[in-house]
Amino acid sequence: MTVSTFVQESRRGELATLIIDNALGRAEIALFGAHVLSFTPHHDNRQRLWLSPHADLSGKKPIRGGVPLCWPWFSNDHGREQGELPSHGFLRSQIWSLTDTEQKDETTTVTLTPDHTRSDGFDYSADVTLTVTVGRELEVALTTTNTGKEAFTFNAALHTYFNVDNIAETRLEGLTGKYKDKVSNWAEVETPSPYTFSRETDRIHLDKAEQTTLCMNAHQTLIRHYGHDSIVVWNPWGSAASISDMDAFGYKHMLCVETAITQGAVLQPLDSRTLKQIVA
Ligand SMILES: O=P(O)(O)OC[C@H]1O[C@H](O)[C@H](O)[C@@H](O)[C@@H]1O
Repeated sequence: MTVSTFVQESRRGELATLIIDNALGRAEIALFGAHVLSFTPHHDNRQRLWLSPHADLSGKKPIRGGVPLCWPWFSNDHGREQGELPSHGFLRSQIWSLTDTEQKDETTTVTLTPDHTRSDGFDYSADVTLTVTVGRELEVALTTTNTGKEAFTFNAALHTYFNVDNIAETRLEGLTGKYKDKVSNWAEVETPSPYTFSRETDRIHLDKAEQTTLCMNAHQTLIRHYGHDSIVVWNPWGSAASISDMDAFGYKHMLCVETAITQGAVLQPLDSRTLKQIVA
């Protein structure tokens, strides 16, 4: 069904999706998780996002690939026992509603809102909206507003899976300083230069870089970050084999570069915070 000239309702697996296709680019968003599944600007027709060929598209578990939304905690930092609450929070596993579409110059923006923002592990009043703007670039912005009477603390991430031609020949530019290394018991380690990949990588960079670049042999993908306190870099490498919705070789073609709040953002009543990532 047509929502507007540039926005169509569609389906992928068992999921309802929106396809946005305008003069500058094309993207598909699943309403399950307000999850951006793909983005291809028309000027080079190159898919920027990686979606696992084994992603579960039944709406029963979070989608592996694209842009998962983590909120109101990151990973398992919810303060309870690991596994007691869903990894990365509860926005990525609920059905969102399309509340607005806007056409401006040649770009299209859709606004989505989740069904609920209060759940086990987060007992506060908050409004959350996601806007996705499709043009020559993809802009994804997650805004949290405290609508209650007390302050709360939250974490969040735009957990984007980028397509890379070959991870072993990919370089990440733009990060400096130390990172916290999850695969070395959270040791603080100096960011390598050049930043290349040859093993499992799971790092929280506290560098608030505003721009990072994925450099591949034939292309570059530019990633701009806003409203974050850290950037997470993840590639499971050999452990991809034990992830049910990836295969043993899936790690070769993806890298997560995540615009994140991992240090706990405090939001006072009526205040808002927007976490935004722009992909070019
Ligand atoms: O499997 P998921 O819950 O989607 O998490 C996938 C990955 O997300 C982040 O990048 C974390 O830093 C990783 O430790 C985690 O494995």
